[in-house]
Amino acid sequence: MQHAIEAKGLVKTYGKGAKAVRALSGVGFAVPRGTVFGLLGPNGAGKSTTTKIFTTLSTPDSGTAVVAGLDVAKEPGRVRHAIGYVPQKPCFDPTATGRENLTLQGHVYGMSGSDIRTRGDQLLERFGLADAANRITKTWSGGMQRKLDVALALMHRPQVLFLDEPTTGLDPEARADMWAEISGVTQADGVTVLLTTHYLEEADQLADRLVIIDRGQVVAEGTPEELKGGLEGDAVQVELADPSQQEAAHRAVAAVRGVGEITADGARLHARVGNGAATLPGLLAALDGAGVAPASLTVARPSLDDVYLRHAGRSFHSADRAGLAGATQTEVEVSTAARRTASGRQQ
Ligand SMILES: Nc1ncnc2c1ncn2[C@@H]1O[C@H](COP(=O)(O)OP(=O)(O)OP(=O)(O)O)[C@@H](O)[C@H]1O
Repeated sequence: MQHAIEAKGLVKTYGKGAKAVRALSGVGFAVPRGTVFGLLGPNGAGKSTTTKIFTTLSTPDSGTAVVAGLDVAKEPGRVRHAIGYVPQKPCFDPTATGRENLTLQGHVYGMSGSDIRTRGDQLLERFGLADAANRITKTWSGGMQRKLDVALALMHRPQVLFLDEPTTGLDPEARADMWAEISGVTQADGVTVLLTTHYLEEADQLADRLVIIDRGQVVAEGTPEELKGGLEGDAVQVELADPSQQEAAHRAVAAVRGVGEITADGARLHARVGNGAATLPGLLAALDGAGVAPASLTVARPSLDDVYLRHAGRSFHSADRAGLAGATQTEVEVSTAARRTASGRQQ
């Protein structure tokens, strides 16, 4: 099967000498046609650099990038006509109306006047922007502006759409709205979407397949279910009230029956356990016995965060996780009273 997007051994270094930054160290993956493919990773992982290479905005030091059957290095002009690109920063003219922006985009791609009108109306309608079409876009809401960015990228009917962190800065409602639009792009138009994101939940919800990228390398690849299914048991996270107690907490948790691999990350300990609910009392008792006071303790089904933790050896920065308390997580906040109960049981 011919893939819509293929990367092989992409290497990219910015700058030279002591100031050189290795952004990509041999990135490779393949994206089936008509799917949403997620490129997931924390800040600075190399997601935008990968996207810029595919969209002809940057060239790799080595490796190949193929989009819609076209080698990006050999046929950049044809690639630009085959793709749509929504960069991280808005790309519309804020002093023009929505319709004017779409019309300009159509002219840039050499579309006919009648096609521009038909396609523009179709996209305005589809993205729920028709009522605002003749208003200056700087007066639009953030969510409407982001939808216009996507509509602009789709104006010339590309085969492949690149979305670079499309929901950053949007409120939860606008983000959910955008997720529905992104799913619709593959379902209604058959367009292949490469989505870069540092929101774990976004990749989980939208991507048919994804790669997790860390420090310029692919560390895991599969469907969200495959990746999470590769982790057995539940994930336990202990947040310490006093980070200096990390070693004592590590020893106490490691001694509890049923606890698997443990990873320390600042004031947090992450552990894999066979059955979270059954292990919880023993964990609390062990921590209490070691004189460690947890600020919180959570038990959750495996998430992509745990997949990342397993492969990268560290967790996403807490800022990347803010606001991502998703449907997959069943958090068990442990109150002081519960800790006392556990302590009682131990005695
Ligand atoms: N023009 C540049 N000059 C120098 N270094 C750069 C440049 N662009 C990116 N980098 C560096 O390359 C690495 C990868 O950056 P990149 O923007 O691809 O990551 P990212 O995963 O998209 O991050 P973010 O989510 O923050 O956008 C980072 O260390 C970054 O600082």
